Amino acid sequence: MNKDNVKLAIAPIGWTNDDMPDLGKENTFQQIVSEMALAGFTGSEVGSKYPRDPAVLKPMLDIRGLQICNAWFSTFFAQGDKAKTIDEFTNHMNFLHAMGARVIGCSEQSKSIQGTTLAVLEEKPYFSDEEWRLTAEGYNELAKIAAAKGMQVCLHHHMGTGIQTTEEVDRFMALTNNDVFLLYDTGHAYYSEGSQEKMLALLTKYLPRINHVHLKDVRDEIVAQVRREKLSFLDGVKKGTFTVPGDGVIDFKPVFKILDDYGYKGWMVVEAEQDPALANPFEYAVKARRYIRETAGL
Ligand SMILES: O=C1C[C@@H](O)[C@H](O)[C@@H](O)C1=O
Ligand SMILES: [Co+2]
Repeated sequence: MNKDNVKLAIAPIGWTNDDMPDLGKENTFQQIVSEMALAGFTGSEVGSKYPRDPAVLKPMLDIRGLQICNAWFSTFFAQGDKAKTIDEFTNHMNFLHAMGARVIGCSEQSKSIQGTTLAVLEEKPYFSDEEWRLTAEGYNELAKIAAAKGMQVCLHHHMGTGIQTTEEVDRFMALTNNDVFLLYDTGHAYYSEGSQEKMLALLTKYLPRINHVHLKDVRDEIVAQVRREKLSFLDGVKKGTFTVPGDGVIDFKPVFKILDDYGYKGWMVVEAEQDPALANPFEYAVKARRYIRETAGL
C-alpha cells in the first residue's frame, strides 16, 4: 500500500477492554502506549485509561511517536435523545480536534444489545421507519457540526446494533448525506455477513464514503460456538471471537488491495479485543505489525 496515504494505528482495547473493564485492568496507560510504539505503530484510538486533558495526553503520546486518530462515540438518536447526543458529541469532537484527530467514529446505540447478555446472533435490534428517520437526521446534523471544525463523522456498523448488516448499512448510507462517512470494520462485517466475499462487497460498495478502517480478524470456531450456545457479543469476545489480522480466518490481502487501488487516504487501526490474560497484547501487537508489513508493505 502507498505509505504516503495510509497510517497505521492500534486500539487500546487489546490491553484493556472498555466494554468489560475487568479485562486487562492491570495494564497501565503508560504500558499500553509504550508497547504500541515498541510494536511499530504510529497512532492510537482513545481508551478509558487515557488522560482526557490534551495538555497532559499529547506530550505523553508525542514522545512515543503516537498520534490520536479517533475515539468511539455512542449516539442515541433513534430513541429520541438528540439534544443530549449533540451536546456530548460537541465535547468529544473538541477533545479529538485538540488531539489532532480529524475523524469521529460513532455508533448508534439505541436498542443496542452489544453490552448485554442477550444472544448476539439471535436478538439484535431492528429500527422502525421513524427510528431510521431520527438516526439519519441526527447523523446529518453531526456531519455539519463536524465540518464546521474541519472534521468528519463516520458510522461504525456493529454487531448487536440496529446498523449491523449490509442491508442496514445500505439503508443508513442511503438516508444520510454524502458528508456522513462509514467506519469500515473487517471483523464486524465478516461476523455479521458470514463470508469474506460479503465482507469485501461492503468495502467495495462504500469506498468513496469510507474514511476510517478497523482491522479485526475473526475465529470461525468461536463464532460457531456463539451461535450454538446462544452467547452474547461480550461472552464471545471473552472466548476469543476476535484476534489480530493474520491470526484468524480473514484474508486481508484483498482488503489492502481494494483500499490501495482506490487510493484510500487515512488510518487503518488494528483493533482486536480478546482476553489479555490469554492473548498477551504486546505479543499480538507485534504479530499484527509483522503481518501488515508482509502483506500490505506498510
Ligand atoms: O470499534 C469498536 C469499539 C469497541 O468498543 C467495540 O465493542 C468493538 O467491537 C469495536 O469494533
Ligand atoms: Co471497530
